[in-house]
Amino acid sequence: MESIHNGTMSSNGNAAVQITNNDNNLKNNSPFNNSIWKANYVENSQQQQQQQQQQLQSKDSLTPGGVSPARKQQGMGPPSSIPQQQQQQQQQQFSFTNPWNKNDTVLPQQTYNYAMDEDMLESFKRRKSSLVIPPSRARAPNPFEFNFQYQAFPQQSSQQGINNNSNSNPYSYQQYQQHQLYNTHQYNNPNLMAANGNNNSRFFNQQDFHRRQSVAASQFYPSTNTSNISNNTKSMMNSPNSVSMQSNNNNIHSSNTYLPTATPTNTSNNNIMVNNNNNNNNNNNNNNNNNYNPNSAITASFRRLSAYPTTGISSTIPSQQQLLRKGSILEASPSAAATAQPIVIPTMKKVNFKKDLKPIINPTPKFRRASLNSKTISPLLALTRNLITTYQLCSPDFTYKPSKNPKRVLTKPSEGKFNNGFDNVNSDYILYVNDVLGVEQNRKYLVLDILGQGTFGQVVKCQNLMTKEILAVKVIKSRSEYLNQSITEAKILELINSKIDPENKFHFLRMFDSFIHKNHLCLVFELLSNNLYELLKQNQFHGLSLPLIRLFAKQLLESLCILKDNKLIHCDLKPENILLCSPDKPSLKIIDFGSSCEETRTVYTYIQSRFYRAPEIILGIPYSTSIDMWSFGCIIAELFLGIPIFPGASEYNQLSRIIDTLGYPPNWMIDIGKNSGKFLLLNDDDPNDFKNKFRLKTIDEMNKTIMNNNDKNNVRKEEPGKQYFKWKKLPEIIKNSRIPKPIQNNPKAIEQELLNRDCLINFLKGVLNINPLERWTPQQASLHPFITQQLFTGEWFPPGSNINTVYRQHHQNQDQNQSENYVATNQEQPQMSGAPAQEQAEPMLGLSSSSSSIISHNHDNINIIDNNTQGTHSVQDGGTTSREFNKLSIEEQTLASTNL
Ligand SMILES: Nc1ncnc2c1ncn2[C@@H]1O[C@H](COP(=O)(O)OP(=O)(O)OP(=O)(O)O)[C@@H](O)[C@H]1O
Repeated sequence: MESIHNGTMSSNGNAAVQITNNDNNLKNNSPFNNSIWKANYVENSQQQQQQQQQQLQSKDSLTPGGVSPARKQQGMGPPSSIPQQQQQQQQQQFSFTNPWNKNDTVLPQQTYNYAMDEDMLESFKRRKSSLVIPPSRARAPNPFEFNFQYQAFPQQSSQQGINNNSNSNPYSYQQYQQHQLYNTHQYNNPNLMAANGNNNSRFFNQQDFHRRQSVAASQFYPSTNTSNISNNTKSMMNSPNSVSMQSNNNNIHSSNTYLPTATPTNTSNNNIMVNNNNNNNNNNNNNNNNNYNPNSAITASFRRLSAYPTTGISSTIPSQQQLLRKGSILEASPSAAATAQPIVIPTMKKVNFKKDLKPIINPTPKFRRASLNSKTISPLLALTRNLITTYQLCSPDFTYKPSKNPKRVLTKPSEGKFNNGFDNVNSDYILYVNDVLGVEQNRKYLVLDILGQGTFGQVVKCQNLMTKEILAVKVIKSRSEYLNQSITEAKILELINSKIDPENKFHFLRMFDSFIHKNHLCLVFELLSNNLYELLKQNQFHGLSLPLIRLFAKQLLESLCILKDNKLIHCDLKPENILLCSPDKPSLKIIDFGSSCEETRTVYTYIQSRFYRAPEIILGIPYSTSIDMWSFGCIIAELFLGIPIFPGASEYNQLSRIIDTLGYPPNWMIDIGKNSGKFLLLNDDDPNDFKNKFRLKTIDEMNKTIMNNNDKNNVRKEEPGKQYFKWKKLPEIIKNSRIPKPIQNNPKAIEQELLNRDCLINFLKGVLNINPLERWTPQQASLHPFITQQLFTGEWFPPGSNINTVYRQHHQNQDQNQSENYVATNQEQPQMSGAPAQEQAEPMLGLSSSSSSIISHNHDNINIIDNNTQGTHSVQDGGTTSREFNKLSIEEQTLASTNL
């Protein structure tokens, strides 16, 4: 049976706290849905506890013996059967009050049926919360303010019998006593007295008498020795002579040339020290001593009033020995003498400057909080980092166990639909914080948080319960198509980790483990940091600096070289799949091999995320590792621009953006592309113009084709794409991109930046070559001056490339040769087992150059073929169009360029 996390409150699920009661059964009734921060916490909670219990019981009755979804969602197990009467009893024992603000005390009056006046109720509430505020945590009163609320207190208390601990309110006493202290301080400070218009005659009225009571603070705190102090306290409250320095002493005021070294931080100081002046030290001492109550002095532990800071003043506070004076009545009393020790008369401090007479103003923050060692800490710390301590101070019953934290759901949607309610409608496993994945002893992973979500499943941050290592676990959807593809991902990663890059040098994600949990394949990876998309987002979609881009590009090219050498295609390179190893270092790793394949087994035709999709994939021609180089080029351009260079809203829009920026694909590609007819038409204007043999369909033509071939109600129409850049051609887009702020006023730096941009343009032209046969390989790109930082002279051709071919792209003969080459190298590839049947049956080649007539003469035919040959591989079009860079407008680009 799952443990029941009642009485547990959480603000975020990660760091929750638990208030427990000694009675275990009570745990079943505590309201963890209530926020601890709500002032009416207890009030609501007691009602809600009952309601919730009833609700859950009724829901649970629908799922006999099991845990209802409502309970599971709240991290609860099956309901326990506590008799209602017992529950109510327990609920009354359990309460929580806001300890810091008297006004926020939240127990409702109607909860208590006792006949109580306000003070009694107040003290009762505080006892209920087990909260006795020690002096060091009391609120600091304003020494210049007298609150009349306290005037009546001593009489009232004495009538009620303040020695009755159960009815006393320590907090009120404390406040009252503090006011006394301040008054005492005030009377002994002639400056303050003058300021307040006090005169001696007023000292003796009844109210002032009470206010002038100068007793050890501890006597009002029953928390230490309540039985002993009660009588003393009572007598002192009522006796006009008790410990009253002011009552018999005008000389005090002559002490204005001396100030006691003790500050008013200590009530005991006030009792004794203020009367010590040079002129009549002894007399005053005697007077005071006559009024001194030995019992109280001995039994009371002289606590400091915490209204004052505890640091830096300890030397000024007299010890208990100091307070037991020589020649006092203590000496005459044998019992007192037994414990009494000689008193050292406190030293006095000479007043040399006017500033020495300045009152010491309480520097303690108004809403301070206490830590366990009675040091004051800020409210922020008390309610965040020290929250557990704060609760412990509030209630001794409070305990905290992270394992009992409520389970915060991480998966959306979180409603169970499949797999016995474990999976949601998308076949994603419904993950909770503190779930444990895996069952084997050293392969159990505690779920901590969600890291990301993708087509194949969710990635969560986990801790290996045995090794305590923090890792990332990818929980694959339970559907077979995702499972099969993810097995391939695991196999490829295993191959890379163990054979291709055993020394972990080439920036590939490391996989540590894999297991099945509730029908879900779980892949355990090393934990990485932000992905590059998140990095750009953090940078407000402003491009990164060229040196940083270079660092990233170098590492990516190293990885791509290894992949090419091993004939592996990643097939889904994008900023989201490139992760920083740690947030503060520019080292990165490539993740997500879920779409990867061997170059000799290119089964799927619908691959790559749209923005990073190579033209050969859009056109539907066989592909190779060069599609990764295309994605790489898109990523580098995006890192520079801050937003994707080809943010296509549809495949057609993607192709049209590519054509706008880089020109038309060579004829041979269109000729053999299975999808060419979808997006392109023969250019009828001049059949002999081989250079412009094809043209992109217009939006209207696209929509007509779409309407002819699809359900008219269920079709997404093409619309003119949003223009993100003012310029269309690659060199212009790069050149006119925003100049980074730090160098905007530095002409030399701008000049250098523009030279670097020329180099980048040349680099991007090479890797974003539409023609996959001429596109640079990663090995070639690694030698470019943009990477090597060698001098860039304006032109660069990779070693071994045929310069002539670069300039003869659209020549018919060239097309013919390249088409034949391409067909030959990619023909009759073996099909991967488990691939979709239609894909296996379909030859990888589409239209040969001779079949291009089909495009011009029979569009419908082509479209039928296209419809049939759509791969069933994961659809990667979703999601990315709504990315946040959409917020950026073309105006920014315009602005940036005018800055140049
Ligand atoms: N090892 C890791 N460490 C930290 N975060 C990770 C890790 N692996 C993945 N992520 C995060 O999870 C997100 C999704 O991961 P991944 O791309 O592997 O899932 P997917 O389902 O294959 O996604 P896609 O839709 O791209 O195919 C990543 O973008 C990344 O932010």
